[in-house]
Amino acid sequence: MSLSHPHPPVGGRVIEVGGEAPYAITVGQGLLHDGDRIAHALRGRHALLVSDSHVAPLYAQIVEQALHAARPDLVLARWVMPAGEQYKTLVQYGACLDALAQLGATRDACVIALGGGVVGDLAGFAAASWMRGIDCVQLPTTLLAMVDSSVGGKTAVDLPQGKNLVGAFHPPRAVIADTTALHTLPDRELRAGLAEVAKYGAIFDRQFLAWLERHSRDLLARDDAAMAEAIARSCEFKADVVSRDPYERGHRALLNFGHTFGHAIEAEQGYAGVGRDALNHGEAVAVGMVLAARLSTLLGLAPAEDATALESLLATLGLPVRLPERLAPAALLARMYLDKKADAQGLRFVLWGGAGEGRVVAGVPDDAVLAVLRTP
Ligand SMILES: NC(=O)c1ccc[n+]([C@@H]2O[C@H](COP(=O)([O-])OP(=O)(O)OC[C@H]3O[C@@H](n4cnc5c(N)ncnc54)[C@H](O)[C@@H]3O)[C@@H](O)[C@H]2O)c1
Ligand SMILES: O=C(O)C(=O)C[C@@H](O)[C@H](O)[C@H](O)COP(=O)(O)O
Ligand SMILES: [Zn+2]
Repeated sequence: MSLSHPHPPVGGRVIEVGGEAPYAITVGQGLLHDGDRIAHALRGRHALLVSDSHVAPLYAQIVEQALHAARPDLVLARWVMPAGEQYKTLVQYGACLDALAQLGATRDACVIALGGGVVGDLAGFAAASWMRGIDCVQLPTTLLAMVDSSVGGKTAVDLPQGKNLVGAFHPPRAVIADTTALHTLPDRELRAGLAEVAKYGAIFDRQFLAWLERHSRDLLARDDAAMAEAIARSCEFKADVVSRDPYERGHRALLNFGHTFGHAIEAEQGYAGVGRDALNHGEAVAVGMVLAARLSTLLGLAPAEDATALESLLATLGLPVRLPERLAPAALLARMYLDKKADAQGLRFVLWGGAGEGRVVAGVPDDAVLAVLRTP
């Protein structure tokens, strides 16, 4: 059953995600005001709006008013977590479950995640586990969440030992991305989202990398047309992969390009990504993609020019491309053994055969990983 809204968004796009539990990603301007569209995805009478301390003051009331107008009978509560990756924890997850209990959320209730990937992952995991699974609607407000985290149903919280170590696959019932929310997004967070956009080009489509190169200035200037195209293309790439491999039994793992390095960086520095001397997720993935491309070259899988070109594109997009000196290579390598792609045979990396050709590679020697981590 498709849940796509009967009316297309004005000036927007709808991308369908297939599979066992299909849903629509709607991208357009002003969608947070569209109470009918959000309410269309709700089945029961209870909903918990989950947001963070930066996003709630900006957008929560808009959503609440729109929903109350569309569904006057809705019992809607708000739960706000502190903003930041360092709060994507079991403690905050527990507090979110407390809010669902307080609301009296029944099995037909819905969690509405309003925010970036941190809110989306944590709220999604609360929805996945409350009464063994209730609905979740994703209202992404960062570029990264619009192009990646709100789509595909990976939900999780971090542990001090590693990223996203506790979670579940739980596809949303709908993804509704209001691109006007990007107007308040800090520049650094916009650039972090562009890292995941570039990832799609790196693993699937070298022409898309060339498009990003040509439009880098427009994207950094938040040009509406360039941004809409980048979001729609990214959602199409992701929808295609997760429709065919929702549980990462195969090629969905390609979406982890740069992440074995990136997650190790995030965990090793302690997750405090914004406002401190540490990388956020998109930035860590940017450094991780450069390292993955260099590792591919070292192993003879890909031309060195492609690694150089990717590094240059990411730098043009204002992203970091070098490992922070304070992070010790041996400590990062040790972190990688808790990566979710590792198995009894050891580490597996997503590398590439050159731009646009992501591939999963097993049996990468520790020495090669350390050599890449030690290269300035
Ligand atoms: N589930 C997945 O498939 C998936 C994919 C990619 C990333 N992730 C996860 O997503 C997280 C990163 O997400 P993120 O980059 O969105 O970070 P985030 O959620 O921390 O948001 C970044 C910052 O921007 C603020 N913010 C959000 N929207 C805003 C807006 N419109 N205006 C002003 N400020 C706003 C937030 O409060 C926060 O301070 C990581 O935990 C990562 O592991 C998950
Ligand atoms: O959707 C996916 O699959 C991804 O790998 C997308 C990644 O950008 C994202 O950061 C994801 O959360 C990483 O997954 P994990 O399984 O390595 O925790
Ligand atoms: Zn990611």
